[in-house]
Amino acid sequence: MTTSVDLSGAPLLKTDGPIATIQLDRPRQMNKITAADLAVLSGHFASVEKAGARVLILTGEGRAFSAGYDLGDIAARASSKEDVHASGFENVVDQLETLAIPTICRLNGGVYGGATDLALACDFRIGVDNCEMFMPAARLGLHYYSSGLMRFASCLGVAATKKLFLTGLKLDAAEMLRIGYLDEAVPAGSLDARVKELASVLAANAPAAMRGMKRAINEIARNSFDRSAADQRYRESLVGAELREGSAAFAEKRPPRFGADLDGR
Ligand SMILES: CC(C)(COP(=O)([O-])OP(=O)(O)OC[C@H]1O[C@@H](n2cnc3c(N)ncnc32)[C@H](O)[C@@H]1OP(=O)(O)O)[C@@H](O)C(=O)NCCC(=O)NCCSC(=O)C[C@@H](O)C[N+](C)(C)C
Repeated sequence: MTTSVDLSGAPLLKTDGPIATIQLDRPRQMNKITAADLAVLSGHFASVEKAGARVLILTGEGRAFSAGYDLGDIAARASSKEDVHASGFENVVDQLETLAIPTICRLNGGVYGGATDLALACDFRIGVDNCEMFMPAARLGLHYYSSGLMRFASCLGVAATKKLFLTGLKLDAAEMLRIGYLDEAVPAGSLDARVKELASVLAANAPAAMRGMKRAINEIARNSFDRSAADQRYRESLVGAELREGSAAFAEKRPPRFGADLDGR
């Protein structure tokens, strides 16, 4: 039996040299994320890594970044007592968090519910200065999943996480900056330039060094730090091709060329 899945409005993947961009594409429904979108997102994340992109930008089309997971699907599954866990949301967000390349969330507008988690799984968040966020779990009667709660508490601290999850209240861009959710809030007209500037910095840096340090930092945040593996990567980097290129570039007063993954760590 074949089942057809409606993929209209599914997330789009574009690449521009070393920079890949995934765009949520349901602007009329505030880029709500459906179960089918999750499968597409997961495939995009895997193909971005495979294709050797150096940076991933995640963004949305229209006036919101995303209104989170499809509330219609949550309601339908709750009525039929089907576990919404089966949608795979958690796995896709964890997949994004552990992607081997640096990731930037370009917050073109508001970010709500599970989308606040998706954005937080990126390494950086740059938003328009009129963006806003809320996490309505307590209003909906949803006990948020543990991996997500851990991500918020480790990135933003316990106090800000309690405020977000227990009140469900809306935060404006100034407060999002204050709690460390946003790295930067910029006027809409500067968003693309600023995101591109950061993406270019990351694309020019040493991929293996970034990959290893990102992994270590994520593990530290999750209390699963494999210190001996990180120490091993450190020792390898001291005699590695990336450090040779980086230090040669410094001596020769030129930008380093890390074009290929020199070390493959
Ligand atoms: C974003 C928003 C503030 C914008 O308000 P607006 O007044 O500017 O626009 P709107 O008219 O409300 O939205 C436009 C359309 O977008 C739809 N829409 C907006 N958010 C949606 C959503 N999350 N699911 C389904 N449809 C959603 C609206 O129903 C509407 O559809 P219609 O034109 O057919 O009436 C408002 O739409 C809103 O509150 N949306 C819901 C946000 C929300 O509660 N998100 C949390 C969803 S639950 C969640 O994400 C948790 C999830 O991760 C859990 N799990 C791990 C188990 C998977």
